[in-house]
Amino acid sequence: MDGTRSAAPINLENVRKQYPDGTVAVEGLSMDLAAGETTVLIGPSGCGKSTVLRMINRLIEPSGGTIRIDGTDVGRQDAAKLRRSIGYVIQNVGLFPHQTIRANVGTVPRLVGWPKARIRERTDELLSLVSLDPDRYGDRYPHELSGGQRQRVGVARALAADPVVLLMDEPFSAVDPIVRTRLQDEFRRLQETVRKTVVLVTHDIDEAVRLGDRIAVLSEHGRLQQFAPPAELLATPANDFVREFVGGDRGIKLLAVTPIPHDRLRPADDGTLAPFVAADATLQEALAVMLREGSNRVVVSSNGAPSRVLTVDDIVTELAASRPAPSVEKEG
Ligand SMILES: Nc1ncnc2c1ncn2[C@@H]1O[C@H](COP(=O)(O)OP(=O)(O)OP(=O)(O)O)[C@@H](O)[C@H]1O
Repeated sequence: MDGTRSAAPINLENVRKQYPDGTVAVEGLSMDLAAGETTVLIGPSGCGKSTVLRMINRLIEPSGGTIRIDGTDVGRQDAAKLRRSIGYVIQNVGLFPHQTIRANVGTVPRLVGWPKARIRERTDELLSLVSLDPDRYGDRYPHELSGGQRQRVGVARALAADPVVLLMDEPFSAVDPIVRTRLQDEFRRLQETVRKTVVLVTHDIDEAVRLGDRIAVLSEHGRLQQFAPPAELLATPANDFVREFVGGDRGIKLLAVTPIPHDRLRPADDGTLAPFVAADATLQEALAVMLREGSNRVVVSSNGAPSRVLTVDDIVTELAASRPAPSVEKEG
């Protein structure tokens, strides 16, 4: 990690954690996390998700195996320095209550000795990036913000010193469902801009599907059951454990991550009367429009090119066709 890259790959090799009381939380986990991608760790309570996350920034030391960031063994680095190069967001944020929002966001840049003007510039830039007006909120204290706003500050603080890795442990679970969805949408937009290597822990499959470039499903003792992009996980669960975990409505979830198959649609004739959907809509969004408008078809608008028609039958066909081979399959 030379500080010049904005994101770095993470490699876990046969990582193991046994706590002093004998509990084996993680038993030989190996996986490669691509730079600039969001990897979601999901699995039942107690399967070792948080333990994995906290071994990456060495809040917990592994009992065996190797964790590398950008090829460098984290165990060989100075722990404090390592932690400053890794953003960490937790549920309920843990903001310093007696410091202003700006001071909270500027914590790591201050620690690493940035000049005051640069810290101010960076904190204001980040507050804007997480949709908080710095002039309005910068001088407030954490208790003067809503839960969702505090969570945004937590994300801004984690990104402040431009870390190569961002670890997020149930970052959006302490807020109500509406705020949560909004924060998830904001996070997606933010990640498109900053493109960090994000490792996010959740127990919510819908959140995993919405946010993950790849999802790692873990079972007890941190056993990797499947590691795949959301569409693949939903279309072809590797085994019964994953199938049960993603739920009986995985077909509906799959709609949410499947784009409209433009090439396979019929052109609309001039007389086609149906509601419009945007070209970049998902099948779920298209279906929602059909249900709302009481129509069995929609016209897909397409920047200049001739419009096409998407029908309910097309959606059924598309779902039936999405059966890619699983990329990692392990016995349950
Ligand atoms: N400090 C500790 N000492 C002993 N056992 C621990 C310690 N921390 C966690 N454990 C145990 O290790 C296992 C994995 O815990 P961990 O918190 O990593 O799971 P998790 O998947 O993040 O769970 P949750 O979804 O409930 O937060 C659990 O059995 C837990 O009880």
